[in-house]
Parts: sequence; C-alpha cells; structure tokens
Amino acid sequence: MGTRENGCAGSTQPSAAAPQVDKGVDFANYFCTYGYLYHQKEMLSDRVRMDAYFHAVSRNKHHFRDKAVLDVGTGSGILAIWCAQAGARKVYAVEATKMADHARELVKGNGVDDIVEVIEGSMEDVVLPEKVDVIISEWMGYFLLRESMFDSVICARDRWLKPDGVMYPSHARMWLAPIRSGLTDQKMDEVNCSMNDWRSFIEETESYYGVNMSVLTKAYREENEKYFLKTSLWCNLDPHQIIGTPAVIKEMDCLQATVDEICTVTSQLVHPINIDRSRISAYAGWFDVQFKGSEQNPAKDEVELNTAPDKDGGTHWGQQVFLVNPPIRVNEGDKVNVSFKMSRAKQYHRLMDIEIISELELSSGKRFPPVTTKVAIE
Ligand SMILES: C[S@@+](CC[C@H](N)C(=O)[O-])C[C@H]1O[C@@H](n2cnc3c(N)ncnc32)[C@H](O)[C@@H]1O
Repeated sequence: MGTRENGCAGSTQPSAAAPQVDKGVDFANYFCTYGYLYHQKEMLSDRVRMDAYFHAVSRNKHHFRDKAVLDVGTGSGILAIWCAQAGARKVYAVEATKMADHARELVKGNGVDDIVEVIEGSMEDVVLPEKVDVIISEWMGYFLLRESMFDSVICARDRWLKPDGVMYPSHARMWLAPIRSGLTDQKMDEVNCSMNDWRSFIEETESYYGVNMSVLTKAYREENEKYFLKTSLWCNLDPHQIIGTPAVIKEMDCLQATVDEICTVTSQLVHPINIDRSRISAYAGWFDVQFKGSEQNPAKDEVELNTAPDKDGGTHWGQQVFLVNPPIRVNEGDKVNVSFKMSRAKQYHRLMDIEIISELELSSGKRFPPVTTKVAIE
C-alpha cells in the first residue's frame, strides 16, 4: 500500500496495464446511466446486495465508530448514510455523476449532513484532507470485474487508506461452473432463423432491384453468430442447471489486489461432472465478496454477498452465461479440464473478452481434443 503504481491519475509510474481513457467517451458509455435515479433504484431494490452491505456495516460498528470513511462511487449515498449511522466521525462520499446532487439531498434529508460530505468528481481526481480508516464501495460489475470500477477503488486505497485501514468488502472471488441449458439450442435456432430470413432478402433484392447480395452472406452469418452465440447472456439460473463442481477462478484480498492482476485473469480449473447423460451447453460465471475486515482489524460478524445460482431468486448481477456450441456430451464421473482467460476488450477497457478451452476427460481416462469457446461480455 501507499504506492501509486496502479494507474491513478498523477501516478509517477503508470501501470502498463492501465488504459488511457478518454473521459468524455467514458462518461457517455459508462457513467451516464448512473446519473439516473431509476438505475440507482434498481441497485437499491436488490435485497441480497442491500442486506449484505447493511449487515456488514451495522454489525461491525467498531470499524466505523469515530472513524473517517471514504465511499468510492456513493451513487444515491446509501452506504455513506449507513456508515454515518454506524457512528463514523466523517464520511467522504465521492460520486462522478450528477447523482451527487441527489446524494447530498438524501444525506441532508436523513440528518447526517454534518458527517457525510458528498464530493462530485472522479475518484482519481479527488483530493481529501486526511487519510481514512475505512474504504467502502460497491464496485462489482457482472462477473465481478466488468465495468473495471475496482481500478478506481485500488487507486483510492493506495492514496487514501491508512496503513491499518479496512476495505468493505475485504475479499472477492470469481467462480465458474459447467451448466445445462436450452439456451444454446434456442440461440442456434435464432441464428438459423435469421439466416433463412437473409436468404429471402437476397432473393427479393435481386429480383426487385437487380443486385445480388450473396457475397455478404458470410459476414452476415458472422455478425449473427457474434450476437446470438458469442456474447454472454445474463441469467438467474436454477442451481439444478449446474452439472459439474464449481471452481474458483480468482480470489482477491482487496487490501493487496493490483490493477495489473485484474487486467488479465487466467486460471486452470477442473470440473468433475456429477450428472449422468447430460451436456455442457454453457459455462456460468458469478462472484461473491466477503466483509471480513483485515488481519489486524477483523470483523466481529463476517458477512458474505453471494451471486451464485439460487433457487430463491437472485441478484441484479445474475450470472453470466457463456454458450458452448456445439454442446459437449458428458456423464457422471467424467471431468472437464478448463483453461480460462479473461482480458479487457481492446476497444473499451470496461468490457471483457473470455476464452474457455475445455478438454473432456472420461472416467476411463480417455481425453478428447480441446474445444475453444470465445465470448464477449458486453
Ligand atoms: C454500482 S454503483 C453503487 C452506488 C452506491 N454506492 C450503492 O451502493 O448503491 C457505483 C457508483 O460509482 C460511481 N463511480 C464509478 N466509478 C467512479 C469513479 N472513478 N469516481 C467516482 N464515482 C464513480 C458510479 O457513477 C455509480 O454511481
């Protein structure tokens, strides 16, 4: 901690992985939606998310009492208000969008404006008058890292967290599991349907207007396959759809994590299959985060926020589903060896590209040639 090696503005040694982002483009593509109350309301209505943060703060008041807190990306101000209610001496609530005005109103309306100071600005540019004891932030995107907001939290931590400070959440994990789903067949049907429509379109265009469009057929198919099959899907899955043991792709201690290590995430996984006569038609990715405090300053009551498939519903994050086409036939006792890689999309650092190489190993020990699945998280 204390170094500025993670791509913060003003860093003396910017990380090679830290992107040079045009702020205007970033605002148009990313921040603008957070400026709307309807979007904040979606997050505020996610009971699993809300309960986790609320319990983490209210059951660990010793971390907050008389302390200085920084809320990175305060949005409506909800986390900052809870920190004040838990006894914080001062809460710096930083928000990049005009939602800061609403946050200020909400803070005042709830009588904690003597404690919570809402600062409109990008975390990377904000200067605080002191270092803080706690950094709280809800920075998680789909499959944990989409949105790349954790970069801003790392930047804040390296600049503003005291050496014995605590992160809320303190730890995070990414998970992957093979699943069965009708979605792969459904999306393949949609590609076929779209190609049938394209063929009629070609015939009509040639007969009415004398131009043969068929040289574009390959490009049209590729475009459709990218849209229907090679872009991840948002789902809240039923746990019964998981057909192999989930595996942890990555674990992070939020006090230690660096931007370099999250720019590209690679992992070798093994998923034992535990359902007979099934098909891996996709992989599902999700995350969990823990509020455990730190070694020096542990939580009294540890809380977890889990976005795994859940029969009682789920969260607004759901799971990201990566279709495997064609599906892989499996039986109980087989296992699938996976090489996983997630990197940031070249055109925009807040989106992700996924590569999953699956090698099926039968219970007899026979191995099949690896199959590669490439999917974008958009
Ligand atoms: C997922 S929302 C969470 C909002 C609120 N903390 C909550 O839990 O309901 C993330 C918020 O962080 C803000 N944000 C993201 N990156 C930021 C940055 N670098 N500086 C300031 N605000 C940022 C976004 O505009 C958005 O309002």
